[in-house]
Formats: sequence, C-alpha cells, structure tokens
Amino acid sequence: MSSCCLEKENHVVETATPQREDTDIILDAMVLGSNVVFPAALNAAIELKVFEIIGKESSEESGGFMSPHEIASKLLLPTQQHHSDLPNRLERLLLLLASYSLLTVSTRTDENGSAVRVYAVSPSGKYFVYDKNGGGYLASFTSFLCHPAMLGVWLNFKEAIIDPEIDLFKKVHGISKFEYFGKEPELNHVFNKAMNDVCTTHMKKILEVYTGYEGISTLVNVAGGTGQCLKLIISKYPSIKGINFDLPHVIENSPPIPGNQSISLAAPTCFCRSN
Ligand SMILES: C[S@@+](CC[C@H](N)C(=O)[O-])C[C@H]1O[C@@H](n2cnc3c(N)ncnc32)[C@H](O)[C@@H]1O
Repeated sequence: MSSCCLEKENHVVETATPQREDTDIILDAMVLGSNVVFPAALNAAIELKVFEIIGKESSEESGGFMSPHEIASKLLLPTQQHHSDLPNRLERLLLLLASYSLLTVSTRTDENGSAVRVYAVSPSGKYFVYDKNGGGYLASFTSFLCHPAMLGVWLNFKEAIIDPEIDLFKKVHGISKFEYFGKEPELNHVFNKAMNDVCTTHMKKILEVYTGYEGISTLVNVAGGTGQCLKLIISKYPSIKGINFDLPHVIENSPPIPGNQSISLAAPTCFCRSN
C-alpha cells in the first residue's frame, strides 16, 4: 500500500470525526496572513474615537447600540470630511472590530422599515473607552505599538530572530529605545502613557488578590514609569514609604506621588544601557 493510499485511508478514518471545511481553513489562513490590517484598523478606530463615541454617546434606551450613520455624525472631522460614503466606510471598520469581539452587533429597524446593523462596545472593547474612574484602559498601548517609530521596528522583526546579539530598536533607529524616548518628547509621552495605562490596569487586579505588600515599610519601584502603580499600592497601604525610580526624562513628566513620605527619583543618565 503506498503512502499515498495510507494517507488516503487515514483521511477516510478521520472523516468520522468532524472535519473543518477546506474553505474555512483557507479563510483562517487568509485572515492570519492579512492580519497586519487589524492593528491598522484598530489604531484608526482609536484615532477616530469610535469606542469613545459608542461607549459614551449611545443612549440608554438603545441599549448602548449605535448605527454607522449615528457614529459617523459624531466623528470629530471638519465638515468637508463628512462625505456621503462615510457611514458605509465606517461600517466596514465596525464589522472588522466586531469580528474580533471588540464590538457586538445587533439589528434594528430604521424609520423606513429597513433593518440596519447597530454596534455596541463589548466587554473587551470597554478597555478602549477611557474610564475616568480608572476602570482600565489599553488604547494607549495600541497607539504606542502603532507609532511610526515602532512600525519601522516591526518591519525588521526577522533580524531579531537571526541575529542573537541584536538590539532591534537600535539597529533601526541608531540608539537604544530609552535613549530615543528621551530625545523625542512626543514619543516619550506616548510610551509613558501606554506603560502607565497597561501597568495600572493590571495592578488594580493584582491588588484585589495579592497581599504581599502588607507590612512593608519602604517600597522601591525600579523602572516604575510615571509612578502610578506605586500610587495605587500606597493608596491601599498608606503606611508604605514609596520610591519611584526611573530615567530622568520619565521622572520629569511624573506627577508627584501623594503622601509626604513618597518620592520620585531619577536614575543617573549613565544607568541608561546602550544595548
Ligand atoms: C516596561 S516600562 C515599565 C513601566 C512601569 N512599570 C509603569 O508602571 O509605568 C520600563 C521602564 O524602565 C525604565 N528604564 C529603562 N532603563 C532604565 C534605567 N537604566 N534606570 C531606571 N529606569 C529605566 C523606562 O524608562 C521605563 O519606564
């Protein structure tokens, strides 16, 4: 029996268990192969404030849902950019976000009796709506990863696999990432905000279950960013004296940590590794 037949036989045996259609498998490969589109679309949605609009401007009686027309009418664009195809183009973006479960989709009947799709923010999508009560926010992390300076790094990702010594950021930009952030105030702000939002989102969850900070008198957060994680810890354990330690260009932009015991400390610049 040739291996070909064996393969064929195996295939026949396997058909007893549910098989995925070839078309589904091809579609999966197609989706993954074109996945660079998704972060670009998500970044566009963040820049257009789509999550903010649906999350904050949808009415209660709509159940949090808005149609593409309603969302388009709220986009903060100059009047001349509110073109007639805007809702249609927006809907293609909304459908993509819904396919990744960042939005949920429903239908409702409009005033002409036609069914229209409407969109609400999903539980995961809520992390892309800024919550002033500190419910967690991750959109700034996407903005950082999609920053032009970072995109150049992703495009050279192969180098990080084949060169064991490489500092990929340095290879692309000529200096290490932390030196670069120190020289580029706009990117420094984007990075610090992304770190702050990601770390505080996690720290809030950690503090719900972790008790290891109990009884600590002094806590140094080495590379603690703008100090907001330390602030969260101290607000739960006010007797802790906190020291937030980071690079000068990060500390410069850090708000003071409340409580007269806690300080932010800038690392000597020479601590900044060049590789
Ligand atoms: C992944 S971020 C950590 C963010 C932080 N946990 C927060 O809550 O925002 C890494 C941090 O390390 C800092 N860092 C890098 N090199 C450092 C050094 N030599 N000394 C002190 N901090 C440094 C960076 O400035 C950055 O804020």
